[in-house]
Amino acid sequence: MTTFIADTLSKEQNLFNFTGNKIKTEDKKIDVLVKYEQPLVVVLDSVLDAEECDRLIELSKNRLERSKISADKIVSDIRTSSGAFLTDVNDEIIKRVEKRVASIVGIPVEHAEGLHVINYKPGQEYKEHFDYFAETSRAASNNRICTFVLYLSDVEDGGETYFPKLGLKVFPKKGMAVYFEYFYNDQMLNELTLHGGAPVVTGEKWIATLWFRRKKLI
Ligand SMILES: O=C(O)CCC(=O)C(=O)O
Ligand SMILES: [Fe+2]
Repeated sequence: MTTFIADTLSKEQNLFNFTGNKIKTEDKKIDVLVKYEQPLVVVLDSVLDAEECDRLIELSKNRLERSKISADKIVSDIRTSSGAFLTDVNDEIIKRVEKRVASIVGIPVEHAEGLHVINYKPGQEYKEHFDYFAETSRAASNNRICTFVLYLSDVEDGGETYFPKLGLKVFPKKGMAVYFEYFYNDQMLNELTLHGGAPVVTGEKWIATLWFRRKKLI
């Protein structure tokens, strides 16, 4: 019994390296509201200001396309939102946001896929899934290791990011973010990061996601 407890408590390394309730980046003071230790899930407030949120929505509005899933880019009812990658947009605010997120996560921005803005209308959702690629996938040779979801809007009702295996729900609030990691040796820990975006009931949901890879992409 003692051994069992010792085993379950033994810690693996997290990527996120902050303790305490504040993170100071070059240009912003961010509040840590919630920390689930392992797998690491943190809820952060004041990551973006309203102007930055509005700008990211503005830049995406005319480029939205029906979201796809997996490395093979398939349209599926698992994910009914619309999205836009902002990789080829040259904008100061995008650069600033990517840099800020990278400094919170502690991984150089070259490991990140470009910001991906997603819009959910009432009834739209992203059913539970893992963000990392299956080992059999080509993309798994440089797999994702963590996810940073920025909430660009409030949602009147619904649209929470939920982690069914942790019994955790994060309700969207403009400027807030949820960050989680799945770069553990113990695959059981990675699997606990199963998550989804619940259907929006009333209003609209806008998020921007940044996924980080194990190795640099550029
Ligand atoms: O919509 C959400 O709250 C979650 C989004 C998500 O899981 C993703 O972009 O990978
Ligand atoms: Fe996801």
